Amino acid sequence: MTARAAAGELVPLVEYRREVLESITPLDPIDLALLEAHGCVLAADVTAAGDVPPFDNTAMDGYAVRGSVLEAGEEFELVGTVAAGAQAEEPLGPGQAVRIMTGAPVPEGTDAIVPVELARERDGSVLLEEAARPGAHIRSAGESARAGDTLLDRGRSLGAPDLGMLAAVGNRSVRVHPRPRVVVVSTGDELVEPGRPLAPGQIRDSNSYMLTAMAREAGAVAYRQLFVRDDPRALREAFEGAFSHADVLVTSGGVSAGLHDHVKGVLAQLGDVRFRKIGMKPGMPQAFGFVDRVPCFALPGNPVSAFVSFEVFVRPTLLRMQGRQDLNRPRVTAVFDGTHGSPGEKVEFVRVRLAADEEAGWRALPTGEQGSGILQSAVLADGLAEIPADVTEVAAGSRVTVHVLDDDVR
Ligand SMILES: Nc1nc2c(c(=O)[nH]1)N[C@H]1C(S)=C(S)[C@@H](COP(=O)(O)OP(=O)(O)OC[C@H]3O[C@@H](n4cnc5c(N)ncnc54)[C@H](O)[C@@H]3O)O[C@H]1N2
Ligand code: MOO
Repeated sequence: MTARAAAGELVPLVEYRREVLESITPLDPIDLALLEAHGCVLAADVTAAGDVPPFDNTAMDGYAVRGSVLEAGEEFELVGTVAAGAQAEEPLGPGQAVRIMTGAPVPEGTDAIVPVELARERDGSVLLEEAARPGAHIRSAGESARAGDTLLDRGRSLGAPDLGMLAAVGNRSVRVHPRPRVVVVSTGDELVEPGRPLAPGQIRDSNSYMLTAMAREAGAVAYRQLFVRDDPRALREAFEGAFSHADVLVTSGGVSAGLHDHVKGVLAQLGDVRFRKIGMKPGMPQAFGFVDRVPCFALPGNPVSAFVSFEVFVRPTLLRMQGRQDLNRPRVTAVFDGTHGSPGEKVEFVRVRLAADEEAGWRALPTGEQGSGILQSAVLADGLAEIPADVTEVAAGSRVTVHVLDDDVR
């Protein structure tokens, strides 16, 4: 066996990603209170139980008038006042009017609402200062939605107006796919908490902050667990603890070939988790699988490797668990503004900054050195240029596909 074969051939990125995503299903739907459901995906169509608005009402503060002639100078007998929230008044008789406030029920028999600015009160009556159009400013029952109408389709992500509509038709809760609970655990003997002094050989645990934030950006409820030492027993305890409240486990570190890289071994003992080398850079060593029904991602420890791995595998997983169909970032084609040597055999993700360009559409500027420990180049990036596995030289001016990370870049 060659050393290469012993090390394991690289699994093509698309194959691995497909395998991961095909194993993921949306979380079972639950009923959530309206504000809890904000941003969640609807698991069932929503129909209106009643009309919205439920009764004819006025769109203006003014007068409800009844009369066959609605010309300027016409005079009506003023017989009362209807406020919003009041019961509908007695029906109006011919030649009668009531004061009426926006949103108040329109009395039966009303021919038009005359805004207060276009009428004048005098000695118990109201005079029109301008002609009124029959039906003016009356909002009819059901004009926004009729009982039985489908208001919101299954699969839709609930935005603010959707929640308003749900409330308007009387729903206190709504059936949605919940947000996955993600537990993020960094591993490594070298890690310390930010704010603590560094002893020789130590670094700060930055991955868990980044990954927890990324999970939240992907719509998950994410918890950062304190990092764990490279010790099989400590790792096992930490992971078992996480499974009590996780729909997904994400770890970083401990998946390569070092003597202390125990994460993959411990996860493989707990469940069906496999370690693979993927044809991608950064992010070659990966472990993925299930412990019970919980998907587990053991990402490589290098900060940019963890960042890119999350983008490519974990983010779409979290979206699918939330019932989303579109799992991909928006993509643009851009002109590469620099030169870059790529390893071949692996799809490479180059951190770039996108700039709008009248001629080229988009230009993609690499954000600096692309080492997998150089997180600052991810800080400066708003896109990842995907360099195919068979490309070894990206020449200035060549066209590249960029995954857009920043919602503001469109
Ligand atoms: N002989 C080999 N060595 C390595 C290989 C290989 O195939 N053969 N793969 C390399 C690649 S590629 C990567 S990526 C890394 C992955 O390493 P691990 O997942 O085992 O991670 P560690 O060794 O624990 O750490 C790598 C690197 O990242 C730093 N790190 C770890 N955790 C954190 C954290 N929470 N916050 C910030 N930085 C972190 C750690 O200090 C190391 O510098 O393996 C290569 N080696
Ligand atoms: O794959 Mo490692 O992620 O290149 O640094």
